[in-house]
Amino acid sequence: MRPAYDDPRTTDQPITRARPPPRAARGRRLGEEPLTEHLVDPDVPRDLHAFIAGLPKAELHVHHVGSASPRIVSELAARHADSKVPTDPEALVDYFTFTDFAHFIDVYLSVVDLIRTPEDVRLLTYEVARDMARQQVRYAELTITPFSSTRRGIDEGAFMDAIEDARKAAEAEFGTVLRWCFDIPGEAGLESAEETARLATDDRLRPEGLVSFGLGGPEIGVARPQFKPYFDRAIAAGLHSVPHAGETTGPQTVWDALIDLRAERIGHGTSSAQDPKLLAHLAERRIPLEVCPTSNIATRAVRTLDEHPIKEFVRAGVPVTINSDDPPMFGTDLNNEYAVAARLLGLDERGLADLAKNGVEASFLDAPGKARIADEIDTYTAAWLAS
Ligand SMILES: O=C(O)c1cccc(C(=O)CC[C@H]2O[C@@H](n3cnc4c(=O)[nH]cnc43)[C@H](O)[C@@H]2O)c1
Ligand SMILES: [Zn+2]
Repeated sequence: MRPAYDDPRTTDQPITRARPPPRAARGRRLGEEPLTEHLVDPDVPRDLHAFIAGLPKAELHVHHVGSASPRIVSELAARHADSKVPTDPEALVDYFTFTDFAHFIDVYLSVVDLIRTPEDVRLLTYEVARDMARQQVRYAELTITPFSSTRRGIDEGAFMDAIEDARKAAEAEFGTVLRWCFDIPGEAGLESAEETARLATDDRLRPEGLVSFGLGGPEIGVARPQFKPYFDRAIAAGLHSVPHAGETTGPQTVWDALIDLRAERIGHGTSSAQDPKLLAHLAERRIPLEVCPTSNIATRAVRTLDEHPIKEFVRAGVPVTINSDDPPMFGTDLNNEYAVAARLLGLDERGLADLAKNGVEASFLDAPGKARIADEIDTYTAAWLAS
């Protein structure tokens, strides 16, 4: 599968706050919101793309290393010339074309291998926040896998300092609030679970921005229940539980995540659609799914976007949030995921605003923080519809 994109991003593009453009500007290129210009879905009216580009948003499911843009990847690949990762952004398009989920993880880990120093960590985190701010992302819970970095020799304290330094700089300079989810790379075994739980719960190390605890990587052969003791520790330390489940395996994995890992949100949860009782449970308990449509196609978890079960989730009353997962690797970004959702669900501006508010509501922000972004979404939408 070939994600069709080129990357027009540069570091010097300005970041502007959401303001509906004048009606005359709609339907043509919006110079200051260029991120989705290369991703315009012809089945979604250009007006709606422009609305999405300015809509304030929260992102709840997006990976740290998986958010490295071609510009960041090529900069890191040039710094570490022994890597097999291409330095040419054009060649990265081929490199980020996956045959299946296992291939995706192989490629993902080759990019992880490029993050070798605390300065690499800081650069990546800060630049990811810049890309988010350009898409009017006000708040993001970024999934970080500290085990992958510490086992590659980055000092744990220096790692925490690097992400925190970038978080504070990003909030001050871009206005985007970042929070962390530390995830266990499940396939790396219980050693990785122990290390992730330690890094997440040790008061001397635990970063201020940490809000949740996750579980990522392949699901096949990586049963969720074995991670229960580590989630119990994280939850006891005040962290929220947000494992991936039902991305590449069936609905039983989602049940396991709910029962054993006490999941408060489910990463993907795609196969929940195969189990009506599970859908009813998610709807009744108001457990949100972190839906990432393009990711599911890129990793071949779902065959085509038209077969994506997002509609069934909405029909069943399950809270749905829209996310980008590993955006440059999947040739997408959050704005494009909203456009995909608009097409699959037949949403207009009000529907998109509600979807954005779902993301805010399902976040681990405090009540005033949620109210602030929700108000901003309402104000933006009202101004757009009135103009
Ligand atoms: O770091 C290692 O040494 C290592 C050794 C063995 C296995 C692993 C992993 O499985 C790392 C998986 C890695 O993938 C991240 N990720 C990004 N996108 C997704 C996704 O859509 N579904 C599941 N995992 C994803 C995850 O956060 C882990 O960091 C590592
Ligand atoms: Zn993910």
